[in-house]
Amino acid sequence: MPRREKSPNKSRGRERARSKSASRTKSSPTKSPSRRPVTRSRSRTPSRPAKTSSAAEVVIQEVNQVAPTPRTPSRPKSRSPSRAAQKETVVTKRTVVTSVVSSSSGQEQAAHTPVRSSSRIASLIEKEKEASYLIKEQMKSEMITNMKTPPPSAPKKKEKGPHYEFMGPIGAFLLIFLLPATVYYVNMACRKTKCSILIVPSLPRNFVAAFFDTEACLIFFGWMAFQALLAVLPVGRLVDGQPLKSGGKLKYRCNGFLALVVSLAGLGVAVYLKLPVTKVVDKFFKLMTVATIFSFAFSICLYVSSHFVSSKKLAPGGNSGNFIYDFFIGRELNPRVGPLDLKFFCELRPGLIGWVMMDWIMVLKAYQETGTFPPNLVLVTVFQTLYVADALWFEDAILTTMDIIHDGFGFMLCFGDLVWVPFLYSLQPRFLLESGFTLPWYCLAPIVVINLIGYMIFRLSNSQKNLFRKDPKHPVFSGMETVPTQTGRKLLASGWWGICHKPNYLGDLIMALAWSLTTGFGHIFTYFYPLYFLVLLIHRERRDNEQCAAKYGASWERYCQRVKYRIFPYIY
Ligand SMILES: NC(=O)C1=CN([C@@H]2O[C@H](COP(=O)(O)OP(=O)(O)OC[C@H]3O[C@@H](n4cnc5c(N)ncnc54)[C@H](OP(=O)(O)O)[C@@H]3O)[C@@H](O)[C@H]2O)C=CC1
Ligand SMILES: CC(C)CCC[C@@H](C)[C@H]1CC=C2C3=C(CC[C@@]21C)[C@@]1(C)CC[C@H](O)C[C@@H]1CC3
Repeated sequence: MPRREKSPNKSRGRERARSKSASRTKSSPTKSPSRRPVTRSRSRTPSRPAKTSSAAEVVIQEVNQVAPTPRTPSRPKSRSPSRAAQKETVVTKRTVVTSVVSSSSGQEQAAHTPVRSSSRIASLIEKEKEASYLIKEQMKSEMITNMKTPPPSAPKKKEKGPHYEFMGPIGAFLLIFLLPATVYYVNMACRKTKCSILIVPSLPRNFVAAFFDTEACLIFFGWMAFQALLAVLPVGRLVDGQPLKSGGKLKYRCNGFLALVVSLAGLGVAVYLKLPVTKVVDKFFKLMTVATIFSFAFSICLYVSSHFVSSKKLAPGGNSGNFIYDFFIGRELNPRVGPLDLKFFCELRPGLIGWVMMDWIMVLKAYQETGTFPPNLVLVTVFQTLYVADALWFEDAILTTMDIIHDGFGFMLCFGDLVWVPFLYSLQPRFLLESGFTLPWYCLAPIVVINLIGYMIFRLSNSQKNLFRKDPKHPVFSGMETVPTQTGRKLLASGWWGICHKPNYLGDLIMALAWSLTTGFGHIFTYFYPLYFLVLLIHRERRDNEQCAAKYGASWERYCQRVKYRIFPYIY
C-alpha cells in the first residue's frame, strides 16, 4: 500500500481520526467502539473521491472519512447490503486500529478504561490483523482490474411508491386485450387467397366452429402434459438458480435440449406411422384459441394463488397493489407445482418447442400439397430450429434473465410463452406455406450468410458474458477492460460488451431480419416479427438499463460512459 504514505492529507485525516477516537474511548469507556461509527459514517461521509483516484486511494480515503464518526446509533438508511458490508469492514478496521493504537501507545489509555484487560487487547490485535487482511484482499481485488478508477458512489436509492413499467395499469390493461387481438389479426391477415396486413380480415360466419373444438383442446393439453412429463424426468443437470430474497437457491432441471430431440423424434415416428400430424396446422386457429383461453385461466389461477404464499416469494416487479398491473406482470416470482417450476417450464418448453414443431409440420404439409420441399420454407424452419435448439442447449443461461429473477409469472409471460411465441414467431413459415412463395438459390445464399452472422454475434456475445459471470478470472479476460462494482461483480467493457450494451440483441435482430427475408419484399406483415422484436428489445434494453443502474449505481454510469451505444454501434 505505498500510496498510503504519499498523501499528507490522508495522514492528517488519519491522525484526526485517531485523536477523535481516542477521546471518544476516554469519554465513554463502556460502549463498544466498533459498532456506532458505521452509521455515522453514512450520514457524514463527505464528497466522493475524485475520479482519478486509484482503488487503493478510495479505500484509504473511506477509512479516513468514516473513522472520526462517533454517535448516531440508528442503522443506515438505504444502501446495498454488500456496500454496507464493505464499509463496515473498513470502519471496523479503523476503529480497531484506533483502539489498539490508543491502548498500546501508553498505559494512560488503559488507566482511563478499567474494563480493558490484556486479553481484550490481545483480541483487539487479533481483530486488527483480521481486518487488515480483509482490507488488503479488498484492495488487491479492486486493483487487479485494469480500469483506473473505482466506483465512486453507491447505487441510487429506490423510489417510493410502486414503480410501474409498460405505462402502468393503463398500459397493462390495454396490452391484455391488444396482445391477443394482434395475434389473431396478424394471422387472419394471412390466408391462402391473400396475405396483407392492410386488408381487414373477414370474420367467419360460424365463429365458434372456426375457432374452437374439443380435438384442439385434447391436442393442446396432451402437448402440455407431454412436455411437463419430459421436464420433470430425473434426467439432465440440476442447476442452481440465482440467490433468492428469502435466502437459498432453487434447483432447476435442465433437460430442455433432450425434450426438443425427443419431441422432434416423436414427430418423425408419427410421420412414419402416417398419423395425421398436419391436423395441427389445420387447427392452427383452434389451437390458438385454446392456448389463449388457457393463458387467461392460468394467469388468473397464478394471481389468486400468489395471495397464499409468503411475501418473500413475491417478485420485485408485479406487486404494486394494482390488480390489473399485478395480474399482467405477475405477483409470484417462481410458482412451482411439485418439482415443476411453472415459469421456467412455460418460457422454454411448450411454446418454444411447439413453435419448432409447428414449423416442421408446415414443411410436411407443403410437401403433401406440392410434392416438393419449398427451399425458403425449409431454410427458415432450419434457422428457427437452430435458434430454439441453442436456447435449450444453453437453458441454464435463462436463469439469469430478468424474466426469471425480476418479473413475476403473470399474464404477460404466460400469454407470451404459450401463445405469442408459437403462433406469431411461426408467421414466416405460415406465410410461405399459405402463399407458396419461393425464392431462387442465389437469393437464399445471402440470407444464409446474414443468419449466420446474426447467430455468431448472438452466440459469441452471450457465451462471453456467461463465461465472464461464471469465471471472471478466466485467462481470456486477462487483457480486457472491466468495471468494478460495489456488489463485488464486475462489468465487462471489452470484447463484444465493449462494442455496445447489448451485442446479443443485435445478433438476435439480424437473425430476425434473415428469417423475414425468406419471404421476399412483397408483404410488410411478414416483417412483423423483426419490427415487433425491435420494439421489444429496445424496451427490454431500457428496462435492463434501469435495473443495472439501480444495482450498480455509478459503476453502471461509468460503464455507459465507456460503452456509448446501446444496441446498434454508431447509431443507437
Ligand atoms: N426471441 C425473443 O423473443 C427474445 C430473446 N431474447 C434473447 O435472450 C437473451 C437474453 O436476454 P436478456 O436476459 O434480456 O439480456 P442479457 O443477456 O443482455 O442480460 C442482461 C444482464 O446481463 C448482465 N450484464 C449486462 N451488461 C453486462 C456487462 N457489460 N458485463 C457483464 N454482465 C453484464 C446484467 O446482469 P448481472 O450483472 O446481474 O449479471 C444484466 O442484467 C438475449 O440474447 C436476447 O437476445 C430476449 C428476449 C426475447
Ligand atoms: C408480448 C409480450 C409483450 C412480451 C412477451 C415476451 C416473451 C415472448 C419473451 C420474453 C422473454 C422471452 C425469451 C425468449 C422467448 C421469448 C420470451 C418468452 C427466449 C427463450 C428465446 C430464445 C433465447 O435464446 C432466450 C430467450 C429468453 C427470453
